[in-house]
Amino acid sequence: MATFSLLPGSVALITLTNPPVNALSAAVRAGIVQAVQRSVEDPKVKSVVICGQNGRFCGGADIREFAGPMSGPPLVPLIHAIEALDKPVVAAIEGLALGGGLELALGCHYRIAHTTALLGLPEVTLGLLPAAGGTQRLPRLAGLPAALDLITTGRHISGTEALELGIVDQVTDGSALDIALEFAKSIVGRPLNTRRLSTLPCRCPTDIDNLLDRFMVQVRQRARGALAPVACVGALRAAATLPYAQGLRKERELMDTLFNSGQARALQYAFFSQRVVGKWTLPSGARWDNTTSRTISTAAVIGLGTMGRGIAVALALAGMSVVAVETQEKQLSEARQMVPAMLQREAGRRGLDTAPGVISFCSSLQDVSEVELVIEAVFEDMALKLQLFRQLSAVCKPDTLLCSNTSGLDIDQLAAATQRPGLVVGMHFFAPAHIMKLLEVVCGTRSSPETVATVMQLGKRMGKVSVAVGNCPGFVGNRMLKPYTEQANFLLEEGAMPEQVDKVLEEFGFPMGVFRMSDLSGLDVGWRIRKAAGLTGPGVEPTRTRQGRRYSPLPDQMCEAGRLGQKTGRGWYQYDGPGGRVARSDPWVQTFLDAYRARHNLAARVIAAEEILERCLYSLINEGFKILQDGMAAGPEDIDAIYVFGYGWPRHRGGPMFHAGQVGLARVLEKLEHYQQLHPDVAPMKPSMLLRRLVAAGSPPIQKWRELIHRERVHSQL
Ligand SMILES: C[C@H](O)[C@H](C)C(=O)SCCNC(=O)CCNC(=O)[C@H](O)C(C)(C)COP(=O)([O-])OP(=O)([O-])OC[C@H]1O[C@@H](n2cnc3c(N)ncnc32)[C@H](O)[C@@H]1OP(=O)([O-])[O-]
Repeated sequence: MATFSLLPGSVALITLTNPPVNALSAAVRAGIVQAVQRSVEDPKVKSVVICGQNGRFCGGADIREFAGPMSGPPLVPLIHAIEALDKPVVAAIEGLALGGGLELALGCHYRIAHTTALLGLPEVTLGLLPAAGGTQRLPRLAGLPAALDLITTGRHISGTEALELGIVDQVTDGSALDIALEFAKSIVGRPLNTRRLSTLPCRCPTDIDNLLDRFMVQVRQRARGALAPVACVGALRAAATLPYAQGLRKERELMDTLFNSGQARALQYAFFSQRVVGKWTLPSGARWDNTTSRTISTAAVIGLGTMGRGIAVALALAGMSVVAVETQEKQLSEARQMVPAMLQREAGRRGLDTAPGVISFCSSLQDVSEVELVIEAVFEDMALKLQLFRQLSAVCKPDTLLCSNTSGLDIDQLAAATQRPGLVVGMHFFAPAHIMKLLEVVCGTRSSPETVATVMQLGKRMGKVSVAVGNCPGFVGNRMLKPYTEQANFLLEEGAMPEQVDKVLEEFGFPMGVFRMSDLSGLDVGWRIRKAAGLTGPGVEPTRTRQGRRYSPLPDQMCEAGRLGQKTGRGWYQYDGPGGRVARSDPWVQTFLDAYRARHNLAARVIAAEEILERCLYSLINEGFKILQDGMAAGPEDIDAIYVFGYGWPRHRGGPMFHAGQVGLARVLEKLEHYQQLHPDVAPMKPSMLLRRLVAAGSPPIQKWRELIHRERVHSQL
């Protein structure tokens, strides 16, 4: 809805009212059309101000409307009508003007914004492009280079930066609406022809083609198969080379290629998934909106290795007072050096002069007795962590929350080592912890709802996408990664090469294939876990089965050969020395694999890219269905948010579970059955019961799975 009010001084005020972000739903668009019409017809109206209710101008088109047939007045002619008015129209931008919201403001003759307002055209993050004239008006106002940057990245800028770019005419730290109302009165009768952006020439540097060609190369590299960024450059090329009307037609054409695309649906699903996971529920029925959380202001981090240092910085950036504890003198002094610089650097990157929180360093656990929350990030060893939890349980105040950054060890076992199992929970960060958005909140069977609520709230304050998951080996992310990496190793046994497998996964959209990722994180990480599990090590025969399941000793033998990845300069690839980053094929690996296959009488065969992709992804997806079946994740959105924000799953493919829905559950099931027949000793290929049930139920849309799974669980059919 949009309200019209005539204010003293002959200013018409049009207010968008559609909480929480005044999105341009059909009703809001209809309201604006009526209000503009009244402004035209009413002779008492001398100028117009458009603003948004609740201090938020407009969050753009209503994304929820994209799923169905579009209705109501279209946005493009609506904005043209505003631009064509012969009475000045001023946009009062408070809070945010994004997407269609900024396009609406670009149709106004003047824009006044609050210094901290968020402005931008983020349509590309939804698999779309600014289709209400944004690709044509923005370069005419801010110039082609700025428009290329803002539209192909979708990044948000502040009111202050928007002023620097010439997108807004004034900024204020006070009320943008009050300024706009006064300004609107002062400009009655001023000529408007130079304020109608669609009539102005595009502001371009001389060598347009060179700029656009160079930009297109960068965008294609960054896009990794995403369609929308490339289409955005196409629309901006039209803005730079065609008259406005033709450019607008081109914008429409390109939008039509994107609007119903699988990628657009995937990105809009990812947008809503990120919000659905915040609405957590526990098997006990406790929920995000019926459980109180504690506000935490003091915390401690135990263990200042790579993860601990990042976690301390992430907490301080959220305004916390942090006690950073490390018993190893060398590691403590290194942390004293590195952490303050990391904190300042990250604060600067977020536009902060100084970090809102503080970090103090010490080597004694006694110094954490007064904090409200402790996160341990010590070496991934159960005995060590159990001992630490016993100590913390004795040292800390009775209501202090004890959290573990373990990436897969049993939270219930840690809780049982304390006098406060209800206050124990997993907080699984991803490296680098102050950058990566994902936080897996691992709920033990005795973690209290208040503890979960408090940690989920803290995750939000840290700017994380926090996902509540159940306590099982590897939790969600790592549990699904296991069959994925196993399949990749099996494919090497059968004839593939690391480069070949990585190429397929990177063409799918992953920033790094499984073998390059393994070299980056270090092959010894998995080796240590496999040794601890008795799967390899002294006295364990390097055969290809373990506990009746197929097992590939390939990565163990790589480690035994000292090839731990980037850290040793040799892994599945070779690097320019230890710590090298650029991966190059290594003939040694070919020889090693040939010898391995000969030793195990394996005949190498040519493996198609399709088989590589299906075996790696479908084994991972199948494990996802088992996780939903076991109740370790509440819905597919949880799994997909984990993979998009923590494991590099390409956002324009929505996530593993969404991808399964797009491919077709029946096809995924058929393929799993096919590969299981070929590899009966590979248990992760055995289709999960839930997948079978969903296919039997006619493969309902993914938005229905969460409710279906819940219903089946209630009727204990799962
Ligand atoms: C023609 C034109 O060219 C094209 C085609 C377009 O215009 S395409 C659209 C372009 N616009 C966007 O890309 C902006 C998308 N939104 C955001 O980036 C953020 O929301 C935000 C604005 C920065 C606020 O963040 P927040 O952290 O304060 O709250 P929130 O939890 O995120 O959001 C609060 C609630 O509002 C819902 N919501 C937010 N923006 C929405 C939108 N544009 N449409 C529908 N719902 C929206 C959101 O799902 C959540 O719902 P629920 O979970 O409570 O039920």
